[in-house]
Parts: sequence; structure tokens; C-alpha cells
Amino acid sequence: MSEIDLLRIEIDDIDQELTKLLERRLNMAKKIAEHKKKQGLPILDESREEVVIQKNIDRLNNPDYADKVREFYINLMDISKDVQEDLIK
Ligand SMILES: O=C(O)C(=O)C[C@]1(C(=O)O)C=C[C@@H](O)C=C1
Repeated sequence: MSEIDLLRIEIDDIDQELTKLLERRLNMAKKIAEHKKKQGLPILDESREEVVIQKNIDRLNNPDYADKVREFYINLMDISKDVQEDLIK
């Protein structure tokens, strides 16, 4: 097997875990949306989003990825809000 094939096997394994985790996270986001609907709360919580982003930047071993992690969580929470809005509308 070529080196790129071996590296792609690693990427595929990581993607498999990421997809499982994404599905779990989106399921939790739906539960939060149901709670917010009952309580009459807005979907968007900007202060919580900043906490999520900062906490995960702080978890990095390589701080060079800070901007990428920020971008990742902004996109992830946009997807989360789409799922939440689809559920409650
Ligand atoms: O924690 C919440 O209040 C959520 O609704 C979850 C979540 C997220 O995906 O992490 C989504 C939307 C909010 O703006 C903040 C965070």
C-alpha cells in the first residue's frame, strides 16, 4: 500500500469518530432547542458561543491552530443553529 493510502486510512478513522461525535452533538443541540422553546428563549446565545470557542482554543496542544479552531466552532455552531431552527419552526 502506498504512503498516501495509509495516511488516508488514518483520516478515514478520524472522520468516522468525528461523524459519530457530530451526530451526538447535534442530538444534544436539538434537546437544548426544545428546552429553549419551552422557556421562550432565543436560539442564539452569543456569550455561550464565545465561551465554547475560547474553551476549545485553550484545549489545543498547538496554539498555532487557534484561528482554525475558532473558524471550526463558528461553522459548527452555525450548523447546530440550523438544526435547532429546523426543529422549532
Ligand atoms: O448552548 C446553547 O445554548 C445552544 O443552543 C448550543 C449552541 C452550540 O451549538 O454549542 C448553539 C447555539 C447557541 O448560540 C450556543 C451554543
